[in-house]
Amino acid sequence: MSSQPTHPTRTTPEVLKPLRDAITHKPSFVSGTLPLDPQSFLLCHGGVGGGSAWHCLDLAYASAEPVTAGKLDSSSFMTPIVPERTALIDLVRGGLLEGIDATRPIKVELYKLNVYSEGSFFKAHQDTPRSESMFGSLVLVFPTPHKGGALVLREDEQEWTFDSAIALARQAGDTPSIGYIAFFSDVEHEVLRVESGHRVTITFNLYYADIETDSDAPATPALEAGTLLDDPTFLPDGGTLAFGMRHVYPIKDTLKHIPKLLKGSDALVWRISEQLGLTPQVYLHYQEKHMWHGMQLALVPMVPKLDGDCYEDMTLVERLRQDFDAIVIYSRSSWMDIDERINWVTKLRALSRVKSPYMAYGNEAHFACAYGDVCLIVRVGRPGSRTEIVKRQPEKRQF
Ligand SMILES: O=C(O)CCC(=O)C(=O)O
Ligand SMILES: [Fe+2]
Repeated sequence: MSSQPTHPTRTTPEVLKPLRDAITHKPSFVSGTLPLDPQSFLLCHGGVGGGSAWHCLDLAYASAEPVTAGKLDSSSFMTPIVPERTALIDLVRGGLLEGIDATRPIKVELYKLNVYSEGSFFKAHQDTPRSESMFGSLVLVFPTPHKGGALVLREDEQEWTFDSAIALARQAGDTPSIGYIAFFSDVEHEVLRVESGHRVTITFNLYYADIETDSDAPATPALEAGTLLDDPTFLPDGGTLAFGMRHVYPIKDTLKHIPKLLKGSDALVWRISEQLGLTPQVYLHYQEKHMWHGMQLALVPMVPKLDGDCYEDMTLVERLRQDFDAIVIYSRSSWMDIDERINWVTKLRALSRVKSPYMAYGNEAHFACAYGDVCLIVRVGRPGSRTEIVKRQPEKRQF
């Protein structure tokens, strides 16, 4: 089985474009510079983890000698900056969170201090969420003079660079400014080598302080999705929309926890669907490239427990359909009917994968592994009754 999902299922790209555009218009980060009260730049380090005495530095001014290069956790340094009491919190909300997420309460937790001297860098990584409700990180860069040390972000073949040294140098004036960048936890990021000077950053973890998805406040893209559903030429016979996830979610024994953890545009898809009276559902997408039966694709509404079970003369997809309510969405085998046709709105990605080892029989028995990729499915009825799901007969294959 290949690890890269592909979708030889029916797609209607032009028709779905407004919907796709409406849900993926925000980048996964927000950055800039912000003038702060000059007292905000006082940074004290020491305490339990950094020696007993506290030393304070004023990082607003070029003359300040920075702390020794390295990293300190939040018990070993102090900062007067409380993002919730500055414009930073609104910048994070406005720039990163979409729709109703932008009004959810956010908890900001001081996490660590990083000091980079000449030659220091931070290799590419993703921040490990400290809990299920953590959705991102906020990094503040002090205006200590330095060159290099740009933060590079990568997501889904796209790359962005935030060179805070350049941005802050431009701001240098009477009121000292801080550089800020906030991004979702699953965005890969890297700090390039610092060429000269010292780059000092503090990192905060960002959490949703509620974990409820229920709310009836409107989300703007809902209007666009609503307009599309009003259009009688859009899916005139009803149909099924599929959305690949944009963010990573923890994998457990069931899929029940996923709706309440949805982030960014994934959360938006869920909410818009609910606002329009549709019923979004979490599914796992399975792809099997069978030696004799060719490619088969299926959607499974649960985490299948395949462990230890052996089966003969049955493909994985057949087994999933028999025991785990799988819906076959593509098959090249003449004997296997297709249960449902899928229209992919956003690309399926192998970000959140359920792995199930199982015993397969070919010429001889061997262990194989089934990979289920999390996606969202929204079924849409015919124009005029979009919330009434059209029951379909399985399609017989004609060869
Ligand atoms: O210092 C920075 O700019 C980023 C730090 C970072 O990525 C981290 O601490 O995880
Ligand atoms: Fe990081």
